[in-house]
Amino acid sequence: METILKLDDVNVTYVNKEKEVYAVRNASFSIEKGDSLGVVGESGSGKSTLANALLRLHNEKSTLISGAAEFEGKDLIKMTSKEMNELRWKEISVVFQKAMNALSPVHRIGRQVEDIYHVHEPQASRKEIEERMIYLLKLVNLPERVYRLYPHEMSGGMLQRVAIAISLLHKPKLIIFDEATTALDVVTQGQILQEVVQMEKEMDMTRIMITHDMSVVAASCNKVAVMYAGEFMEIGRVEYIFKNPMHPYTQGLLNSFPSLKGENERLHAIPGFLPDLSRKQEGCIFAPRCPKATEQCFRKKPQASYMEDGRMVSCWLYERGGVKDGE
Ligand SMILES: Nc1ncnc2c1ncn2[C@@H]1O[C@H](COP(=O)(O)OP(=O)(O)OP(=O)(O)O)[C@@H](O)[C@H]1O
Ligand code: NI
Repeated sequence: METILKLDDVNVTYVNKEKEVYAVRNASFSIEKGDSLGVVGESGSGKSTLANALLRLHNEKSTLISGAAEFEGKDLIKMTSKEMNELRWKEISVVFQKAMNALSPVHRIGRQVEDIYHVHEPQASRKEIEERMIYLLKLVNLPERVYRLYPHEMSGGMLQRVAIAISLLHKPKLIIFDEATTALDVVTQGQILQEVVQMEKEMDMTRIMITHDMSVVAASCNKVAVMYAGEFMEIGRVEYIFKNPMHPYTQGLLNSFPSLKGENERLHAIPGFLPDLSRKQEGCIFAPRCPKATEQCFRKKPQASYMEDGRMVSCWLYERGGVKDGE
């Protein structure tokens, strides 16, 4: 196994006039080449913040980032914006939920693809670009003729597929989907996920899949990282975590997805709300909502514990049971 991305204590803080919002705290984990990592957690837990920080798409003036994010030996956080511009779309690309909004309504898809392609490969010929894009259109199950269409001639689902194809133009090593399939109907989403998984096999790619939908992770990821209020609660292989979630938050999340557990089971949403992220909390960030919290949980933050199946859990329940980091 070869590590492609290694995060070491990444923190992302939004700094506004009146307060600071600690949106991502102490993120430390690695992704191996060929992994597909689902990042899940309820709305506001910091998923997009982390993705944007890795690609340096945030507002530099009002966002503080610390720690290291090593991508193939280069630190994404410390590199200059020029270095980042060279990497972005070529080695790492991202697809957002409404990626199609970035397309121009007045030009044909092919023309826009040429422009995008030329940013990194100014010498490329039109024929070469067209061949590459048509290959990708087929991968996302679109007909060749899409290359000559205008955006308004296509459905939202078709456009989102186009956006996914465009993100693959330069054969990126790492692709980040931030709710990229969320707005699509269930059938289209399922189809795209299947195609993405197939595509990865053909293209030797690594993927980070940001979603609040556990069924998306089940359908398309080999690992899952569970985020709550800016922190990672549990990270590991999908088959182990879905079968035996250890962190009480993961247990709550999985319980709120009936499709994974059989339709007859009642939905259990986790009671309560995300904490105020502008306040620093002494103990475990999940303690106020945790059904298993003890007095200790409110006092002191648990450390990451590593289990035999390779997963990380950040919870006092497992502090002694697990194999500690470095032991
Ligand atoms: N520019 C900003 N300034 C201040 N706070 C922000 C800013 N952008 C996001 N936040 C806050 O940071 C936290 C994390 O937001 P983020 O968008 O990363 O969450 P998310 O997990 O992607 O949520 P969702 O599933 O809704 O997309 C939230 O509490 C949000 O209110
Ligand atoms: Ni988001």
